[in-house]
Amino acid sequence: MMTKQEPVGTLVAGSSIDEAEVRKFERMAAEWWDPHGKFKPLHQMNPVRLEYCAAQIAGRFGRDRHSARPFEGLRLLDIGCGGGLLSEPMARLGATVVGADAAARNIPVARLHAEQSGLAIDYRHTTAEALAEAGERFDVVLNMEVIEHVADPQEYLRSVRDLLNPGGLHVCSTLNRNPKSYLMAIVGAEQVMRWLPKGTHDWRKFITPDELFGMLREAGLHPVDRMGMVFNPLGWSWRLSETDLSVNYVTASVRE
Ligand SMILES: C[S@@+](CC[C@H](N)C(=O)[O-])C[C@H]1O[C@@H](n2cnc3c(N)ncnc32)[C@H](O)[C@@H]1O
Ligand SMILES: [Mg+2]
Repeated sequence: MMTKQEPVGTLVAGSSIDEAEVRKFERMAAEWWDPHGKFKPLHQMNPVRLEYCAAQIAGRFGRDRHSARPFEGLRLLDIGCGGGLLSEPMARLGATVVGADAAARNIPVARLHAEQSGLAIDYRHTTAEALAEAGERFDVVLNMEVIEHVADPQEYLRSVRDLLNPGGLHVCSTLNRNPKSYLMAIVGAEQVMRWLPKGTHDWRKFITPDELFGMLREAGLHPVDRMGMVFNPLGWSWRLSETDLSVNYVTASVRE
């Protein structure tokens, strides 16, 4: 049954929101923390992307990744945070975390789970551009599996740049665009395996790593790293790969 929803498109003028995209996530909000639900692929991917983010943050800010709370004192924004699958581990590692999402229904789900986990995370129903306009600044901005869902990726990345302190780090993961990613992410994941609801992704909105590097530079960010995230169907596990960025990948860049 549908309950009354806040109009998501009226947050700010010229916003990054693609309303149809945000509605999709509104409908799935209750499932965020079900490891076997609609976000199963993100749960499975979480250890490797956490490893990547943590290593990049530790390297950038000279922290010891294996100390108890290595990111103490760093202000981190998880934009398009969903249910907070990455906001929570980042808070556990000591970062001061703001989680922002354009889908209103994600926020209470994320808040409740953080509360149950004993974590203080500032979750907000807002957008990158609204935060930038309000003058918010962060040491780290995470942008995980979001950019393929926004209205205008280039404009969106400009807002992300504005949100970073000079020297700040941006980590961005998304899907490559080629015949293999169509086969894996659309045919495989949505149609055959049904890991994701049909229509979760629009292949045309996928971005190649070179295109993303170009957009990052255009936005005033300096790309420093790219890495593939590869699914192994035999072990049902994910690994990082320096050479295989053919489907899922992640980038790191810095605001000079
Ligand atoms: C695939 S989910 C990823 C969630 C989370 N980053 C993760 O990886 O676990 C994409 C999220 O981006 C949000 N989103 C879509 N468009 C957005 C926008 N323009 N601004 C902020 N969030 C947005 C959706 O509501 C959804 O929660
Ligand atoms: Mg996605």
